[in-house]
Amino acid sequence: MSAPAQHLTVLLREAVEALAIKPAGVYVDATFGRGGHSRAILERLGPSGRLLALDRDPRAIAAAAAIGDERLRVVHRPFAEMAAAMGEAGFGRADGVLMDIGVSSPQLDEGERGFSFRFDAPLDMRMDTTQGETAAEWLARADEREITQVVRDYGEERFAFQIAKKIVAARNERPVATTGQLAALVREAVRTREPGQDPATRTFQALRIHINQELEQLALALPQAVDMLNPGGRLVVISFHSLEDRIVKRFLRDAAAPDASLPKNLPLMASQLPQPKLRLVGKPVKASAAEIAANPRARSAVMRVAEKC
Ligand SMILES: C[S@@+](CC[C@H](N)C(=O)[O-])C[C@H]1O[C@@H](n2cnc3c(N)ncnc32)[C@H](O)[C@@H]1O
Repeated sequence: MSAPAQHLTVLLREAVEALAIKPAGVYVDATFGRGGHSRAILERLGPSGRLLALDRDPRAIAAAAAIGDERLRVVHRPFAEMAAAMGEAGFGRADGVLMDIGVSSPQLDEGERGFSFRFDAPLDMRMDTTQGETAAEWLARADEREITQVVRDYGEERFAFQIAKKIVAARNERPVATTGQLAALVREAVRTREPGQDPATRTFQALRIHINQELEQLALALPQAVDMLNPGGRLVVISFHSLEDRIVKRFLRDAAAPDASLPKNLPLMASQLPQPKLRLVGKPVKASAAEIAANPRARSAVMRVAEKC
């Protein structure tokens, strides 16, 4: 087992400032990770403030025990269940919700989690290691068409069909059970090389998104976050690739627009029109050059902020 890895929090100051923390407010950190954002939120909260933190990874939950702060409640739950978690915590409505989505550095850097082709390890890839199917189990049962679709849609991989064919042919000989085996098959199937990128990168991203249902989780969580905010409460979302950011961008745009589904010629007074749920705050924020130099994983981060009307 590799040594526990650290997580360098991305857009720490920017995200916590965007939450516009009120000392007596109630906040939700939907992706605790190693608690970088949670610690900074707690620093700004007064004695009556509250923070609910969620993570689906049991190792993140174990790490939270080190904080020991009675204003913090930590729950092992996927963020698609954040409304239920908030109800059970009895915290009422929230003044801010932060989602710093994707994987943490420990998930990528602890080889035995099976997220990375940099280590040869069992092909697991589950954020929540207490339940669900591993990537190896899925690759053992999915058909060629399903594998092609996942690798193409979630990895935006041109050679998805060739990769799926290789996997299916290889598993007839022996199960594709390790990160090393999968990476080798993908490298054989991908005929072109992108500078500075391992050919296995896109396929690993695709499988991770599929195994953890990352896009479905996000789509389920965003409306819950908005519904549980108090008026004036902030929603802050940091995403790390274009598939996630597209979902966030469209959701915020639609929630910030008056209801476009109504026919334009309806004789409604302005006060009768359905009001937007959110107001967009500022432009999308990216990490500074200095942050990217210190933490290259910040390069792809995009933070979007909105306020409940
Ligand atoms: C980028 S890290 C968050 C890092 C954190 N902000 C920090 O500063 O330490 C993302 C975390 O979100 C968790 N996560 C991802 N998807 C999740 C989901 N659907 N529900 C709950 N947690 C999730 C991962 O397990 C991971 O720990």
